[in-house]
Amino acid sequence: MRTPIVAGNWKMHKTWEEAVQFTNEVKEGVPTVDEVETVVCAPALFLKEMVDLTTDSSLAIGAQTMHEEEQGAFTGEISPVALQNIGVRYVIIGHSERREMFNETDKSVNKKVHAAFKHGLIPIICCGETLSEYENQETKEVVTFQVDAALHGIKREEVKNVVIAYEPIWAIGTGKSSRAKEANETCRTIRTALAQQFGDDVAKQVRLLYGGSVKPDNMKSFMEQDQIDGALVGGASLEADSFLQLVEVAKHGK
Ligand SMILES: O=C(CO)COP(=O)(O)O
Repeated sequence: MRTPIVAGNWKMHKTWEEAVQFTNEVKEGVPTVDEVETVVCAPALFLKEMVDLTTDSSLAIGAQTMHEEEQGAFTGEISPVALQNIGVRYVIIGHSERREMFNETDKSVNKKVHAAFKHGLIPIICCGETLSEYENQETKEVVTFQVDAALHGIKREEVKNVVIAYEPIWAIGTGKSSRAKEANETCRTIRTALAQQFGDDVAKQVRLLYGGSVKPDNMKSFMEQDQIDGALVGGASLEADSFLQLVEVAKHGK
């Protein structure tokens, strides 16, 4: 019922030549958008070129962050208007690295989600607990709070188009992925929180992704879970082969 999504988050990797090479290798190999939605969230510098290279492909291009204001004296920031203008479709909002290192808060995440919808961008909203919160068994409270805060004031008809990525911080880039069953239970908590705020009907439509050390060899275990609709992938999204393998698993994984 929910179309799976495989989204790559390149973070601060690749040169322009490497970005172009990857895009050319992958753009023919991805399935149609009703089978799997495929997204590559690249550094802002490469977005326009990658959008232009993929106009005839199902591969969608996303940004890794953006500012909540449309324009102004915000040196170094990226405007949602400019993203929409060049044809970017998705934007990651509130990645834990942005929260930890670049002062993003639940409040700014919420403003950015509003801005994304205002400018026709699909937000991929990240949530997830730290290692100490995990060890203290606070995961459910943390993700519920983050998701409620991120979606404050967002309309029901918009919420159904939101993508939420559950990324336990201790699993990012560590090679230690969450156990699929456990990640599924956390995603169930997120869906319950969505149902309480926006109703069952909306909650059922929202795509929930798992992120944190997803690789081609563990992707299937996540895709088999009833609450997990895809993955937000860092390291394993950098090589064309491995990205396409993840997509292939998503296509057959349910
Ligand atoms: O942060 C992530 C995706 O946003 C996950 O990164 P890794 O897949 O490299 O663990």
